[in-house]
This record gives sequence, structure tokens and C-alpha cells, in this order.
Amino acid sequence: MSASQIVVTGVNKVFKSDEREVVALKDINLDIPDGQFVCLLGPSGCGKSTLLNAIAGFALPSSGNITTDGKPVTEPGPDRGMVFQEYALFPWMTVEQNVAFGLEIKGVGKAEIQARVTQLLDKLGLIDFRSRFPKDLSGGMRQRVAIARVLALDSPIMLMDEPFGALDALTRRNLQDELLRIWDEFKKTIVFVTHSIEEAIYLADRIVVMTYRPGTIKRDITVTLPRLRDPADPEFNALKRELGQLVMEEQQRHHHDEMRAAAVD
Ligand SMILES: Nc1ncnc2c1ncn2[C@@H]1O[C@H](COP(=O)(O)OP(=O)(O)OP(=O)(O)O)[C@@H](O)[C@H]1O
Repeated sequence: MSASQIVVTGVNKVFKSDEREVVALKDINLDIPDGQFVCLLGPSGCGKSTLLNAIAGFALPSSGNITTDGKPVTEPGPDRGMVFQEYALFPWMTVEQNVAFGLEIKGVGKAEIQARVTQLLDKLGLIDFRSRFPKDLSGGMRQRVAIARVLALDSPIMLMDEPFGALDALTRRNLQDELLRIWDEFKKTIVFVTHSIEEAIYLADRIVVMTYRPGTIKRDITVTLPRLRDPADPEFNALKRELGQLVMEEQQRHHHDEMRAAAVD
């Protein structure tokens, strides 16, 4: 068994269509230890979601290997919980039913489900909303429910694809703080996709910056600033400038690519 929880080795992903081939990931190697909070950062189209989906087992790599806790990833599994940007909640279920759903599928006993769900709703400030339906909740509350649902299953790994991208700035900061608290309390390994530089610095132990087509690892940066981090801190800002430069280079490559494609059309 590997000491690391997620190991990505020589991963490539090629999407083929009639007209063209897109190399979405090229020779990705990443070793994520148990309990680390990693952000995948980069502009649109650099393969962040493709890599996350490969770890989740939704869309396997064209070549290379991914293991979690030493076991090859061949399909989605209960050790990996996913939180998407669009709140993937069942609209016909209440908050409580949404959080309980995975446990029911697993065949957990009624009393235990009740106890676990109540405890989680309480911890996430959702207890007063337990009987509401998703449509009657704010975006931030819905995302709390999505997080509670993953926590209910007790997956050691949380995979998050721009989970706070659709939220206003204040709600986003609240949920970031909540996530840091959860991460600290539940000791999860988190892989979090974002294209926000500030979000990555605010949250992560480690920021993996990706390049635009083919998606490779451009820079792997360890963030040692103490939490809770202050975006006004000079060190925070220095890192923001450094990352801004790296991301901008990739954004420009994206832009050139689009201009070239438009010229060919
Ligand atoms: N199913 C698919 N078929 C063809 N090409 C795809 C498919 N999925 C992704 N791609 C291409 O692979 C590249 C990586 O896409 P991906 O969605 O992983 O990027 P991303 O960094 O997550 O971007 P975004 O922030 O916009 O989601 C892009 O160029 C995209 O067009």
C-alpha cells in the first residue's frame, strides 16, 4: 500500500473527434499525501476538470495510472466524494433526505442515518433548514448541503470542481472558511479546482498550476502561510503576483489559440 492517498502517474488524456484531437492532459505526475489540501489552478481549458474527473473515476485517462490508497482507480468509488459547481441535489428531496440518500443506498440502518444526518446538519448550520427543498435555499446553503452529503458518506477524499464559483464574494468567503474548518476537523484529502488565484492561496497547502493545451503541470507550489490567511498580507500578495504571472502566460496561449482557430475558419 502506498503511503500517499492519491498518486497520479504518467497520465495522458486525449479527446478525439472527427475533425481533431485535443490533448487535454499530458504526462501528469502528482503525489498527494493523505490529508493535503491541493488546488488545481489555471485558466479555462487547461484540463483541471479532466484531471479531477479522472481521479473521480468518471472519465478514465487514455494512458497512465491513478491510485487512491494504493488501489487503482477504475470507476467512481465511495472513497471519493465529489462536489460540483452546480449543486447536484435532488430537487424533489428535502435537505435531510438529500444528505441521507447516500447512506440509504449503502444500507445503513435508519437510526444510524438519523443520528449521523442530524449531527452533520447541526455542524453545517443546516438544522433549521432540514425540511426545506433545494429550490427554497440560497446558493450558499445548497452548496452546504452538497458538502454535507459528501461528508455523510465519510469519503476520505473530497474532489471539488469550482464549488464556490457561482456564489457572491461574501458567501464564497464564508464557505471557504467553513470548508477549512471541515477539512481540519474531518482530516480529508481535498483536490479543489479553481481559476481564482486568491481562492487557491486562501485555501491550499499546495497549488498546482496547469498549462493550457496540452494540460501539463507548470508549477507546483507549497503554501506555508499560516491560516486563516489574510489577503492583505504582503506575502499573500507576493504569491498572488507570482501566480498571476503564471496564469496570465497560459491565458495568453489560450487567446492565441482561439485567434488562430478563428483565422482558419
Ligand atoms: N468531452 C470532451 N470532448 C472533447 N474535448 C474535451 C472534452 N472535455 C474537455 N475537452 C477539452 O479538453 C480541454 C480541457 O478541458 P477541461 O474542462 O478539463 O478544462 P478546465 O481547465 O477544467 O476548464 P474550465 O475551467 O473551463 O472547466 C479543453 O480544451 C476542452 O475543450
